[in-house]
Amino acid sequence: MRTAIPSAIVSSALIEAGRWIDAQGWCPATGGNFSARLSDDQALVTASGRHKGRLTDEDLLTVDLDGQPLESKLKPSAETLLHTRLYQLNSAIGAVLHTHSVASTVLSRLERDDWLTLCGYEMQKSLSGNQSHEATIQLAVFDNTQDMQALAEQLALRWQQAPLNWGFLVRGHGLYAWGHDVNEARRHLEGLEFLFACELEMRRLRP
Ligand SMILES: CSCCC(=O)C(=O)COP(=O)(O)O
Ligand SMILES: [Zn+2]
Repeated sequence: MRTAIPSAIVSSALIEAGRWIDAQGWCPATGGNFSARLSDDQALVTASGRHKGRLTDEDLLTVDLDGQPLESKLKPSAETLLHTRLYQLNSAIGAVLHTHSVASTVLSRLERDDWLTLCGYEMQKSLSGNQSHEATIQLAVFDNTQDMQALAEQLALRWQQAPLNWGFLVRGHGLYAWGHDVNEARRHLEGLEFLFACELEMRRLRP
């Protein structure tokens, strides 16, 4: 059983993450959504349609792990079900950051396989559990759909084969990265974005 985290602490961590992500150019327009776990059965999530670089406390609401708002008139992110499914799938996940960078959008379209395979990059060590550039790591790639319930089911099915680590890509859409808390999710996001930029460059130079 997890000790509940005060909503104000979680909220300021997400607002600050949004400013940083926006400064990197990874959440243009109203793209992206963020969440953090508050307890075993609740999470704080961004409201739909807000600019994620200019969030305030009024842009965040509490949902249960079925994605239903609790005592709020705000509309949760259109992609809330992916966040809450991740919290259901792994009780150690404490924060989820979804971004729309150019690198994740383009690379996920170039990759035709269900997995993006990366090897040989020192930055792989920014991803928890990796000690060497020599490891081969794989990130799941899902086809994009507007049906979040269906995408959440696909995520759960893929997870059944083997639990996913660090994040996944949605083709032509962007990246979902997670961690034990907002800080670890930020590190995974930053490491993955660096790896995507390198991989794109490698594919450009050595098609
Ligand atoms: C212009 S972004 C399209 C929707 C999307 O993919 C996204 O990440 C933002 O949706 P939200 O409902 O969370 O604002
Ligand atoms: Zn999105």
